[in-house]
Amino acid sequence: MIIGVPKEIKNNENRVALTPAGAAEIRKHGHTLYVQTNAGVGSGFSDEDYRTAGATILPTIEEVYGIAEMIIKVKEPIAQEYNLIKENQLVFTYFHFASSEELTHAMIARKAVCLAYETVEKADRSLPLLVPMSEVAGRMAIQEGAHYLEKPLKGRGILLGGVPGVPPARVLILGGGIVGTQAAKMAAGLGAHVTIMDVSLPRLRYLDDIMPANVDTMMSNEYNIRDRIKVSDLIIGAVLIPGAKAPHLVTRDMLKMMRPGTVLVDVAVDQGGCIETCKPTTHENPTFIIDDVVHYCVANMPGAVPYTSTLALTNATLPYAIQLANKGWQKACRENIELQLGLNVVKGEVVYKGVSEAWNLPYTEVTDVLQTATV
Ligand SMILES: NC(=O)C1=CN([C@@H]2O[C@H](COP(=O)(O)OP(=O)(O)OC[C@H]3O[C@@H](n4cnc5c(N)ncnc54)[C@H](O)[C@@H]3O)[C@@H](O)[C@H]2O)C=CC1
Ligand SMILES: CC(=O)C(=O)O
Ligand SMILES: [Mg+2]
Repeated sequence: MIIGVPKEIKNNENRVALTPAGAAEIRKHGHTLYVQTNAGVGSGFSDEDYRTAGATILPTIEEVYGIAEMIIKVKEPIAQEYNLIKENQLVFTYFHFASSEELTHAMIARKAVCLAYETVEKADRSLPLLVPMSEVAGRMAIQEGAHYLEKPLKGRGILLGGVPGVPPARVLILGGGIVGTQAAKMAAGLGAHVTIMDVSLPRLRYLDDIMPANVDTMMSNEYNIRDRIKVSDLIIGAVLIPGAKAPHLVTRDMLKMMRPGTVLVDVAVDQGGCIETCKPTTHENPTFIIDDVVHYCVANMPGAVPYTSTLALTNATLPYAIQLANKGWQKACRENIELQLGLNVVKGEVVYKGVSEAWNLPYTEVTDVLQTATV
């Protein structure tokens, strides 16, 4: 198969979809690999590193999209990239369709095969291609939150861990999955008082068992959320309903109940956000303020720590990319249900329920497109 790796062009997105080690693996399986010049520089990999691994370097993004049967990238395509995507081209990346109607319609129109990292799912319901970036974003959420709690950045001016004789800050985490767990570990390690809310009792039981004494758990419901936001200094949005729009757990009216300088970090912004007033921001301009409450809503948080994120992401994606390259997408998706669940939009058809529901679009069973697929 002919595989292309473009350079990411989203704001401050420094990750790349394939390391030189991954490139060598792909070449070992007999595939042809084109990498756009400087695609890896943000993550510390030079064109020469990719050439040594057997890839051919192409000077422009147009050439990469033009030649490849499969594009492997990191972030969802942005407007500048829509028209580069060809009919029947397999695009393996994060899409987060439920948060962008425009992207959904663009990919339907391009008739591409869109296999989304974030909905590839294992039998135990875990999301193997989301986990590594959620680990990064969960840990980052606390360092960003601590930073924006500082007074010069319009925060409350409170130190997460407090000091002897002065109580620590209170951190509320909505969603105790991967992001929530990693955030709780970081916040607890710094000495903050942490509350994790989730709707899953088994998950709360597990967290209660493994977390240190300065972490408590609570059932997630509107009553409890309204109660806790009044006393929380830092609130982390970390809920997920896979492939679907995030529910708004913190509504506009609740901001008035918070203290001035409270910081909200809505990590779930890439699925539309679980805080109603969150709108996607960039690393260049990460925050905005409503009702004296600081909102941090960067949709590609791991892009700021590419030396960690690129390695963590490609550790997880490479085995799936190799299956797709070796077998072609139809055979690979027929034989591996995990990959099949990653199919979201295929040749103009929406084949993922959460996406069809988010935008009120007709839904086609994924098995229908797998049966009729000819390319
Ligand atoms: N902004 C960014 O750069 C990044 C964002 N993310 C996003 O972070 C979000 C969370 O991801 P993960 O932690 O991997 O998901 P996960 O599936 O591991 O955890 C989600 C948790 O939310 C819980 N939940 C569902 N409804 C809830 C409710 N009403 N109240 C409280 N909890 C509820 C679930 O029970 C589950 O434990 C996703 O939207 C993901 O895409 C992940 C990585 C980077
Ligand atoms: C998961 C995701 O959206 C990211 O890593 O940017
Ligand atoms: Mg994101």
